Amino acid sequence: MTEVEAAGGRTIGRLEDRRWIGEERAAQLAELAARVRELTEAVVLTEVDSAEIAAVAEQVAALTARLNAARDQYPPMAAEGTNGMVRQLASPVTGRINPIAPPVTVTVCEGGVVRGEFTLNTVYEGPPGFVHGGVTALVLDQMLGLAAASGGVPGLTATLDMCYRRPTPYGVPLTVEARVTRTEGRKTFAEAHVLAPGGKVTVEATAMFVRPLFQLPQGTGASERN
Ligand SMILES: CCCCCCCCCCCCCCCC(=O)SCCNC(=O)CCNC(=O)[C@H](O)C(C)(C)COP(=O)(O)OP(=O)(O)OC[C@H]1O[C@@H](n2cnc3c(N)ncnc32)[C@H](O)[C@@H]1OP(=O)(O)O
Repeated sequence: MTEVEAAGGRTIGRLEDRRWIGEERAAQLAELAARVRELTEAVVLTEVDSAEIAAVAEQVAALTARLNAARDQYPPMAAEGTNGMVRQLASPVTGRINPIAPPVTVTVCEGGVVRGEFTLNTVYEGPPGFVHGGVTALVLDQMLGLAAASGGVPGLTATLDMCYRRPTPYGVPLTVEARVTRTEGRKTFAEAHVLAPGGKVTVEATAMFVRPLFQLPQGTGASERN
């Protein structure tokens, strides 16, 4: 079986071959994801007795089976948002249909700054009382990548450097800001930070994105490939 056949007639790397869904279905799935986020936190925090836990586990398994009655192999996409970028609805950071995404709400601002607003709950705890550093790295990587895509050359993360200034609190509104600092051919450099309420920077990051050769139009000359 070819890769295309395995993907139900679609190739997975090409956006035009993904399944595209409309606003109404995306909103409905976003509502479902929001309920599952609540469920996830309830699982982490519950103090109900063991018989109740077993009963709920059975019900959740039954709900999963209902959703799996008709399923795709790959996540769907949606048409361009107001910032002109294709929306990966199931992004683990910004995807509102993905229950593991906080999700981060993104705005592309004047001056090339890409701003994200989000709140992390107890599910994302790392050191007791604070957010896991890998989670803030995940958010920063995505925001740096979006800045590269909107203000530089879209690409894959080649390097990501983190600097944790102070612990990031959960349960409060957080802001992340990212911007491109320079581009060199296929490479885009960007910087970003997370702000806690009151404007204190908790984490800073810099990254380099490289546009992979398979993303360049066929026939691109050697001098343009660097
Ligand atoms: C267009 C794609 C879709 C984008 C759509 C946008 C959608 C909207 C945004 C979504 C935002 C998502 C944000 C999350 C982004 C991820 O999570 S990406 C996933 C994590 N990253 C990866 O998996 C990348 C894995 N690595 C690779 O695939 C390849 O190493 C790379 C990065 C594509 C580079 O491969 P390559 O093109 O063969 O690179 P190569 O020709 O060797 O080097 C090119 C240049 O880069 C430099 N370089 C390469 N790697 C490194 C490195 N690690 N350290 C230092 N320098 C390096 C080389 O030295 C060279 O420099 P020059 O000699 O030209 O000065």
